[in-house]
Amino acid sequence: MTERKKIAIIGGGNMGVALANGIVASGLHRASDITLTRRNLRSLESLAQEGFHITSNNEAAVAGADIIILSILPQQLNGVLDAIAPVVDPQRHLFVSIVTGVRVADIIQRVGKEVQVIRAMPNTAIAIRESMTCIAGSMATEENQALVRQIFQAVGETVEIEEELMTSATALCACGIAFFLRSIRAATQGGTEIGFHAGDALRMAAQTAKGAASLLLHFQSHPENEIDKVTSPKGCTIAGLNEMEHHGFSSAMIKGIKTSSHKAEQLYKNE
Ligand SMILES: NC(=O)C1=CN([C@@H]2O[C@H](COP(=O)(O)OP(=O)(O)OC[C@H]3O[C@@H](n4cnc5c(N)ncnc54)[C@H](OP(=O)(O)O)[C@@H]3O)[C@@H](O)[C@H]2O)C=CC1
Ligand SMILES: O=C(O)[C@@H]1CCC=N1
Repeated sequence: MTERKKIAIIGGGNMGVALANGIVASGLHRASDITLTRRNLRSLESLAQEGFHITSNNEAAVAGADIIILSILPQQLNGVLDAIAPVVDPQRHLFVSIVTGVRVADIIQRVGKEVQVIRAMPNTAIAIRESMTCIAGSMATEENQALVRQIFQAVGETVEIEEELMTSATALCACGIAFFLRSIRAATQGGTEIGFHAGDALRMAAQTAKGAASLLLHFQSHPENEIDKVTSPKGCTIAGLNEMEHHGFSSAMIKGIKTSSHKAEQLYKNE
């Protein structure tokens, strides 16, 4: 269905490049269907050799595309929208924004045209097509919602949410990658203190974390169900787990997620 659509990714940074590579790896589009933009093109040159189009000219990229994926920082958005607004055609263009903290209404207002906008919040696991992407855009047509779902489904899992929950999704799923990685790093440091070389400890901790997440997804069970299977009575797991809780393990994660959600809400307003 999306085979013939042309895509412009405005902002070929971490996420823009990972998304472009993921879409092509999934077979949904060819590299030649995708244009990536950024001001400094040097880091995109290898992509050009793979068949992607690269340019610093956002207006030209938009004019040549059907789907416009906004992948710039919140503080860079207004300048870009002002520049591309004259070439935006609401009959042709579908906007997909992964920009944190920016509402659909903000984009429509800045562009000054009734263009369709769908928000998506992927995470960096998009690079290996394992993203958890939250999508909001119920004002767009069913066809366009399906189109966007298809793109992000090609690079991981998707869930549709109300737009008002988008900054919460940012904290839980996008920032969440860093939270889980930090907990793996902490486990690695613990592992080193009890006898493993750092590299071995990291591999052991990462595979253990992957196993824990896979148990939940495979059995569709609650974490406490799986924890109950690990914690032998008077055993070593419950002793360690309770020690962590005495030091605020769950509380730290909850407070961090709330802080990130609040910050995500502020990013565009304070740009
Ligand atoms: N990183 C993450 O985990 C996630 C990020 N997001 C959101 O996605 C967006 C992108 O994040 P991320 O990829 O990490 O950020 P990056 O800073 O890596 O990418 C932003 C890119 O935009 C380019 N850019 C800046 N100004 C312009 C312009 N005027 N025209 C064209 N390109 C421009 C920059 O390149 P240059 O300076 O060369 O122009 C840069 O490559 C942000 O809004 C972020 O909040 C969403 C989910 C997860
Ligand atoms: O830290 C940030 O602001 C971006 C948005 C979500 C993940 N990274």
